[in-house]
Amino acid sequence: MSALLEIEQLETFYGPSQVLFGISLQVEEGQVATLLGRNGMGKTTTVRSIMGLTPARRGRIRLAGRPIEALAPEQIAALGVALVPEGRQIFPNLTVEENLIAFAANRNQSPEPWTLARIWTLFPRLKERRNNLGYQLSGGEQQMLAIGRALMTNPRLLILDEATEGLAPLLREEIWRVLRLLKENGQTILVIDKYLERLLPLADQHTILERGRVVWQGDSRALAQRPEVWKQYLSV
Ligand SMILES: Nc1ncnc2c1ncn2[C@@H]1O[C@H](COP(=O)(O)OP(=O)(O)OP(=O)(O)O)[C@@H](O)[C@H]1O
Repeated sequence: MSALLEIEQLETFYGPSQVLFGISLQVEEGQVATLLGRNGMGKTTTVRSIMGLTPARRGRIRLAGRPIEALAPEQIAALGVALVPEGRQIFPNLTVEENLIAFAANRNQSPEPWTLARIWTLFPRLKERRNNLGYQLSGGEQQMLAIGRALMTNPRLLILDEATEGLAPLLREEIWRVLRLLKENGQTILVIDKYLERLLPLADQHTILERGRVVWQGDSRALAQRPEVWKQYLSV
């Protein structure tokens, strides 16, 4: 396996204030990797740097070996990185179907690209709501739509930032079910979430951030055996 995403010594600032201090991590093709850490530790900023939204000031970010740290967000998206952002950000005045086709593309040259029909199978609830406007959807439906919209770009790398945030338990389970299916399909995923008990069986690799630095990295087995690491860096 080769790394689809490689981040090396990433340093990111908001104006004069430095938030990331040399983050390094890799996501292998077909794997699910997590970014963990308490609030404000730099997870979203790492994702914003990958997407070019808050560009890296120093360090390297490569997608399939190609440096992307100096590219614009739309170029990075066109190379096949799709973000389901915190707060979803679907188009409120477009229908479910219009949201899904807005950025549809086959960016990973998949022989079986995502189609509306496949999205309806994955999220039957969205099919029922296909003609509703974005703002008419519940929080859970909006989250499904945000994931569906990202999938319709056929991303090489799918990034989810707090996809289960604010959802009722049953809806959270629905999101985990979908992530498991996507993984079985070979989708490479970087996920930020706080439900460690769901992430351990799902994910292959974990990176824990603390004040903009990597404080622990390893696989699910190693993390499962280190409750003191959870306690130190993940409990609130
Ligand atoms: N636009 C901004 N301007 C200045 N500082 C910011 C900005 N956005 C975030 N920060 C700061 O950067 C640090 C990292 O924030 P970030 O959002 O990356 O953390 P996080 O781990 O994703 O946490 P959360 O789960 O709360 O989003 C925090 O100290 C935060 O206050």
